[in-house]
Amino acid sequence: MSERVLVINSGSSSLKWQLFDGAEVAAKGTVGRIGEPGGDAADHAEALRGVLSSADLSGLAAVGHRVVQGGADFDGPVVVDDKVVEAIERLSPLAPLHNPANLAGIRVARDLLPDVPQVAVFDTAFHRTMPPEAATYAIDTAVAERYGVRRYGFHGTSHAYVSRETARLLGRDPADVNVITLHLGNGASACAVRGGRSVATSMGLSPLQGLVMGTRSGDLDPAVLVHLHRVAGMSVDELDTLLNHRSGLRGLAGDNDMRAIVRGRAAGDAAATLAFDVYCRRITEYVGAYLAVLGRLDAITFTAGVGENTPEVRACALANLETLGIEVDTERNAAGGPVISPDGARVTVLVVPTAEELEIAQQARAVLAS
Ligand SMILES: Nc1ncnc2c1ncn2[C@@H]1O[C@H](COP(=O)(O)OP(=O)(O)O)[C@@H](O)[C@H]1O
Ligand SMILES: CC(=O)OP(=O)(O)O
Ligand SMILES: [Mg+2]
Repeated sequence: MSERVLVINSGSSSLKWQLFDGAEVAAKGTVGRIGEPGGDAADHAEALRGVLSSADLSGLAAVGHRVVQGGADFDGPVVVDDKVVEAIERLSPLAPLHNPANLAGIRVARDLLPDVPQVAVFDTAFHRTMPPEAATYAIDTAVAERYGVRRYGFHGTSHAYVSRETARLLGRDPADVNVITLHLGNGASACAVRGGRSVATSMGLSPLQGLVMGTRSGDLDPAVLVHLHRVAGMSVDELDTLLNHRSGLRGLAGDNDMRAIVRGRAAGDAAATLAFDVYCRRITEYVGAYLAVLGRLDAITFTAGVGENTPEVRACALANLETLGIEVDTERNAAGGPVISPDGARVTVLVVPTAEELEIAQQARAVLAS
């Protein structure tokens, strides 16, 4: 079989793609601001047509698609057929920001590359190993079951890849390693991985729960919604927009990019400083919780845009945890890793670049070979 796989991460406003030859990236690109005036493409079809004309896609073994919400239906990658398309569509209400865009990419790729197998790789699949006590919300069981209300967790391909890389860098078998992975990108999530399996993660029913993100609130008291509805008269759509788009770093300091927050904090801006502190504090709380869940912790690994590039966040999130065996070495942290803890520390702290697209390519190949 050919080793060439095209990976598509189709988002609401962008289409990111990478063409793999084995583990090598032969070509890649981003079609941005889809559908916006002056954007790179009018819609996903035009975006993908552009990709097809800019890269040599002959002899493709597969197209691998990132799909964010796989619900309870999918615990691994699947070859896309009409039934799979239907299932992803059915799951859209559980990930309204992501699944419809993922599906648009799948539809267009099936149209334009009808002879190439399409494989869906789900963000949620890695977390299907979570035990019931981690996945269950303490609400009326009948309501939860009827409406699929439970924790699913996301960023699974990243947590899977990064936890495996962590074991490799430690020179140990993944089956023997306990690690907390911190995926800090636009969306952000923490995951407790025991022996290669997700046992807890901070995102929930949707990618809104858990850590503070670029534009999303992460955890808050659910009564906030009821309060704002009753007292401020906010509608469901207004609340959705508030928590998904006008919260997180942007809500606190007016900018969703961590680089701007770090600059503002260095210049003494009070809002940027508070946003930074709230962001880091939330990470600290999850690290403590997942240390307790895992019992024995070998490593903490930072990844994604913020995790890979922001030493200030790594230092702040793990400050004052020496009694737990967690320390960050200032020089190593500034140098960017991979290891940023001092020699001899009980817990190894690492920075590992994520490779969601490579992981998707490998999973696509694996499902076709099985
Ligand atoms: N060099 C950098 N320094 C600090 N933050 C960065 C840097 N590069 C990217 N980021 C942050 O990472 C975020 C994007 O992360 P990324 O993992 O690329 O997100 P996604 O894949 O979800 O779009 C940006 O919003 C920005 O805040
Ligand atoms: C699930 C999720 O939050 O994805 P992203 O970080 O790509 O927005
Ligand atoms: Mg991301």
